[in-house]
This record gives sequence, C-alpha cells and structure tokens, in this order.
Amino acid sequence: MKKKSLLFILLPSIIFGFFMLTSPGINNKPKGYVGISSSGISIIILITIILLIYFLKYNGSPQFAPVNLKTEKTDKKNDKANEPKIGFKDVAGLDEAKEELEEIIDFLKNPDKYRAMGAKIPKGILLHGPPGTGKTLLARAIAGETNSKFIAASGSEFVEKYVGVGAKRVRALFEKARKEAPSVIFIDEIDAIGAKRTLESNNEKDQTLNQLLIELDGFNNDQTVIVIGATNRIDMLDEALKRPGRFDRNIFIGNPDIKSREEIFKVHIKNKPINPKINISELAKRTHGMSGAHISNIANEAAILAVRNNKKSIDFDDFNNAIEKVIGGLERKNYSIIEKEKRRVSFHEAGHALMGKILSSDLISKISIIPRSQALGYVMYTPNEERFLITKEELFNKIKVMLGGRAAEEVIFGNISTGAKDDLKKANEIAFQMVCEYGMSDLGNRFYEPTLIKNCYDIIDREINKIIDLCYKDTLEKVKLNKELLSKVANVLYEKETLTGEDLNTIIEKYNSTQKVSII
Ligand SMILES: Nc1ncnc2c1ncn2[C@@H]1O[C@H](COP(=O)(O)OP(=O)(O)OP(=O)(O)O)[C@@H](O)[C@H]1O
Ligand SMILES: [Zn+2]
Repeated sequence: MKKKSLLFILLPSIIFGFFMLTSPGINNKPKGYVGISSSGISIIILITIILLIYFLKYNGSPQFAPVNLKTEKTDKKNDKANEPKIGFKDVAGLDEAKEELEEIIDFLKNPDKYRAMGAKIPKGILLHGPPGTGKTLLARAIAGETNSKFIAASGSEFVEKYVGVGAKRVRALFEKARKEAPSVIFIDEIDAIGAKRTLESNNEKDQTLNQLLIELDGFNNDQTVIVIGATNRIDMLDEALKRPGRFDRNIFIGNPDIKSREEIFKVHIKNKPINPKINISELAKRTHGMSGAHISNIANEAAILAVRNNKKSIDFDDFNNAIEKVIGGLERKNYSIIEKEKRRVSFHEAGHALMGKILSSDLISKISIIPRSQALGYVMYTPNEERFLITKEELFNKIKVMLGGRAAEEVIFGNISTGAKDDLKKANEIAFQMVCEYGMSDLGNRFYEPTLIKNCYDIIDREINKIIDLCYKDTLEKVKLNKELLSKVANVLYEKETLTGEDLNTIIEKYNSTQKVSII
C-alpha cells in the first residue's frame, strides 16, 4: 500500500475515534465530562503504535530504508533490450576521447589477454567538461561497443539525509554491476558524492564517498567492470577519488568545433527527411559555441517546425528558425558576444601561436577558439623535453609567448581587451620569480624572503615592470613584422575553430613558400 493512502486512512480514523470516544452522548457520561473511556484509550494507543511502526519503517530509520529506491528508474534507463544499441558511430567528433578509450574497450572485449599478462586492469575514468557534450552518450557507446551491461546512476541519487543510506546504495550499485559483468557503471554528476571533504564533516556524505572508494579498491582482476564518472566540475572532486587505481584517467569532453558540429548534425538528421539542398556546413558555421545537446535540440525543433508547416521535408528555413529559437533559449547576450568576439579571439590565440613558433619554445599541439571554462580560446603545448632547469632566455620567451595574444590584438585592432587577464597573471608570476627567486634581474643574484619582499616591494615591482615592458616591446615588434602570417593563421582558425600543431605548420610552410626569406 502507498504511504500516502495509509496515512489518509489512519489519521482520520484516529481523530474520528478520539471524538467519538470523548463525545458525552455516546458514552453516557454526565454533561461536561470530556474524559476518554479505557477502551477508547486502548484503541487510540493501538492505532498510534501502528502509525509509529509504519513511519519508523519507511521514514525514520536508515536500516529499513529500501536500498536503491530508484532501481525502477535506473532499470528503465538500463533496460536497453528494446532500444537500438549505441556505438561509437552515434558519437560524432570526440576523436581524441575515443582514441583514449580504445584501450578500455579492448580490455572489456578481451579481458583474458590482459589477465594472462598480469596487467592491472583500468577501473575508473572521469569524463569532464561542459554540459551536453556527449559524456553520457560516450559512456553508453562504450557499453554498446563491448556488449556490456550499462548501469547508470546519478550522483544526486546517493545524497540522503540519513547516515548510511547513500553508502548502502553505492554498495548495491556495485553489487549489481559485478553480478551482471561485463558491465559499465556510469555515475553522472559524480561531484554530488565525490566533492572535496571539508572540515565541517557531513557524516552521511563522508560515508557515501568512503563506500565509493572502498568499492573502487575492492575490484579484483577477475571482474570486468568499468566505472565511468562524469562531472562539469572536476576541480570540486576529492583528491582521494583521483588516486591511482581509482578514477586515475580523466578525459576532457569539450564543446565541438565546426567540423564536429557538422558531424553531429549528420547524426541527428540521419533518420529525418531533409531537403537535399541543405548545406550542413552552413548549419555548423551558425552554431559556434553550442554543444551536441543544443544541436540535437535544433534538429528536433526543425522537424517539429516542418510538421507544423505541413512540409514534406525539413528545409533550411526550419533549421534557421530552430537555431534562432535555441539561441533565444540560451542567454542571447552571452551567445552573441561569443559570436562577435570570435574574430578577436582568433587573432589573440594566433598571436600566442605565432610567438610560440618564432621563439620555438614548447611544441604547440592545439589552438582553439572553442570556449573552455573561463577562457574564450586556448593554445595547448606539449613540453619539448623533460626539463628541470630553465635558462633566463627561455623564461623571457615564455613571457613573450604569453604576451603574444595581447600584442596581436593591439596590432590588428589598435586596442586591447580584457581577454589577456590570465596571460598577464602568468607572465607577471614568472617575472616575479625571476626577480625574487632566481636572481635574474638588475637587482642581481638575489633571493628575497617573504618579509624582505614586503619591505622592498617598490624596487621589486619596478624590476618586474622592466621585464614585462621589455618582453612586450619585443613581442609587439615580432607580431608587427609577421602581421601577414598572423592574419593567415587567425583566418584559418576563425574558419576551422581548432587547429592541430600540424595544421599550423602547414599554414606556415605554405606562407613561407610564397616569401623570399622564411621568417620562421
Ligand atoms: N558528440 C555527439 N554526437 C552526437 N550527439 C551528441 C553528441 N554530444 C551530445 N549529443 C546529443 O546531446 C544529447 C545529450 O548529451 P549527453 O547527455 O551525452 O551530454 P552530457 O555531456 O552527458 O551532459 P550533462 O553534463 O548535462 O550530463 C545526447 O543524447 C545526444 O543527442
Ligand atoms: Zn591569451
């Protein structure tokens, strides 16, 4: 019986019983007497006891709490028998992530091969990145590719008031996964249980997290179970969770670039009647900064609009209106700013890349104008070689690469923007260390203790200023000298949104072939 219906029957009957038994007419008591007869008392006590037991059983005591209250929902989610199997072909783009997951897939497919070698089996993977980028989809595809059972849960399902309930659910989840192995456990919003523990301890949360750690440690090599956690806030996770043997691999799943957006569109229009004149790359171009979930939403909206207008197939207008609608649902202001500033961000990032190439510091692995956490774009480097010592010249070069973004903005637009905040912070940190820790300024071979730094702040500040100024002047000069190449890189970046190190080399080589003297 449902909790609510029982309450509806029992509560009125108690009240009714009370009034009946205390009513003077019924019990033939003298007028004014409001006492209760002894049989009345026993009935009320009996009903109260029944009520009390009921509430203790279902509400109060954690021992009685049903384990995994949401199994119904989770089971529904997991019961993929009637749904078509999802594989990597349904996940568009995300090539780097897929490549990283190859090994996990191979393990799930051929666990014995790894066991025979005595190899430690990978257990936990964290997928992190903005919402709607395909983390759940990817986890599902791993299960599909390997014919494993997909067992999904959300971190918030384990957050409970009563001590021990969350932990019990974690145990039940892993038990189920072991029973149904090979299996993939997917815990969305893992930060809800895996958040950093603070001094104000919360017994229930701590127990749940501890249970998760115990389960992760408790796997042995015979069990083919992989745990995938997803979060938008990897910085919030407790370090214990990221230790070797637990979630020791993390893969960033970012918003798609223009090519990936095109592929995502293709996945989502596959089963829809589409006007053959539709230019998908144009759709991709118009959805800069959007996630896979937005694109899937657009495809669906476009189909609805086509039905509403009694069309036989979805045409460009439907897509256009759907894009407008989704943009309208996003914070319109933010979105249009991202779009408008795409050109400035392209030049800014190209400025970093250009300086990186000229000064041949660390290898550039990727340049992107797809927003990532706070940054509107970024350049990723792979360190050239394992190094412990860095020369003064190399530190100068690092600062110049960091200032390359601002210099490019100044050279191209004639003004500067707030976009260089993080670059300036990092450049100033290096300059500060050069002055106070490495003895690389005009103040000589000095090391400044914190107390001394306070007292000599003015002269230290002047030295930092000198270093940054010197670097910026040189950076400006180099950017001006290579303005044409900068524009070439920025324009391709604007078009493609991400460039690999190789793409960058190709652009430079092509440019150099048109020059008498090659600059880089
Ligand atoms: N790379 C992709 N290829 C195809 N479809 C995608 C892709 N990324 C997202 N989608 C679409 O967006 C929907 C939502 O994606 P998903 O739930 O996997 O995102 P998520 O990263 O798990 O989001 P959240 O962080 O909000 O849980 C998917 O069901 C799919 O339709
Ligand atoms: Zn920058």
